[in-house]
Amino acid sequence: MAILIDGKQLAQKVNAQTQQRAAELQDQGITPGIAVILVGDDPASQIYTRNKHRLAVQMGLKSDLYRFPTDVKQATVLGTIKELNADDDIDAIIVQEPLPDHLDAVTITNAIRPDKDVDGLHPSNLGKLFANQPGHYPVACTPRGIMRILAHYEVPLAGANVVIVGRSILVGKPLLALLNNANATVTMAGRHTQDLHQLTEQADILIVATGIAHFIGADAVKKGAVVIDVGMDRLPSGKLTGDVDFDAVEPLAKMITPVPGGVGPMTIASLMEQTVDLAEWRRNG
Ligand SMILES: NC(=O)C1=CN([C@@H]2O[C@H](COP(=O)(O)OP(=O)(O)OC[C@H]3O[C@@H](n4cnc5c(N)ncnc54)[C@H](OP(=O)(O)O)[C@@H]3O)[C@@H](O)[C@H]2O)C=CC1
Ligand SMILES: Nc1nc(=O)c2c([nH]1)NC[C@@H]1CN(c3ccc(C(=O)N[C@@H](CCC(=O)O)C(=O)O)cc3)C=[N+]21
Repeated sequence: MAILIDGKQLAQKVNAQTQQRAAELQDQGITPGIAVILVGDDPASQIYTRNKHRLAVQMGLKSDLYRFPTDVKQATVLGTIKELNADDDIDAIIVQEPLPDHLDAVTITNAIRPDKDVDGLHPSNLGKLFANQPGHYPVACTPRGIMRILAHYEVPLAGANVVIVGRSILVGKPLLALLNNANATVTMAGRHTQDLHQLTEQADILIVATGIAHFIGADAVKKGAVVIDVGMDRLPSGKLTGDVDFDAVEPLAKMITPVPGGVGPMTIASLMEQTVDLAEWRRNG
């Protein structure tokens, strides 16, 4: 029987601290503000957008949604970012991924002011992270939430063999840097990886972010591994599930995150926390 990582409960703890900090800012006349740009109708983005708006409002943050159809023009998105960059009431800007193919994600990401880049995707923020620089800069919220989970559950990182399956700029790559900065030995796998199972079987900590429902079964996991499931997938029945076959893997694992209730709530908690961070940093340096 694995220890079930309760992301929901940990998120509530983080959210209570964030709410307290937001209230203190409000006493100074500052309401931290977040703006979300959502293009099209990616299902995982819709869950995320809905949940974070609900929580932001609950915490007394300003939360604005800019929703565009799939065929929106690049110039329209860039124009919105320009306005939000200049808007003093907005501390955090998110452009939901994935973007449709006709939009240039790199140009769009690079247009966000680095000090409002709450997803930590701007090259200046990513560069600082990879260089392990000290100081204040935003880091992608899902990786930040996962690091918080590992710290809370006292999972040793120095010298641990970590395998990350998935190498997106939003999840895999920043996680690689964070774990490497924490002295773990990190391997990142993708579609071109040869003999994936032979790699994942070695992992003390296995982190999966592929977007493929139940991609990881019991045969891919070492006994006693810590398993972190980032996936937000749908079964044909419509039920929300992860990239890990939970029922098969749970008996083997030392600890495991469920979907829902694992990484997802911690992503949102990290987003709220980092929005308040950005509001403080932008005013106080
Ligand atoms: N819980 C949360 O808070 C969050 C959940 N998500 C969810 O996590 C999942 C992944 O999202 P995201 O990181 O944006 O993913 P992307 O879709 O951007 O990337 C998927 C990654 O998986 C890899 N991959 C795909 N197929 C295979 C395969 N057969 N073998 C090995 N690797 C493979 C790809 O490899 P390659 O690079 O070689 O093509 C790619 O790096 C989605 O379900 C998303 O909804 C995302 C963000 C936050
Ligand atoms: N720029 C950008 N940044 C992201 O961080 C980002 C993104 N784009 N695009 C989409 C993915 C997906 N994602 C989720 C985060 C939390 C839940 C979440 O709250 N999950 C709950 C689901 C609960 C429910 O069913 O409502 C849970 O796992 O318990 C879901 C999905 C962030 N992403």
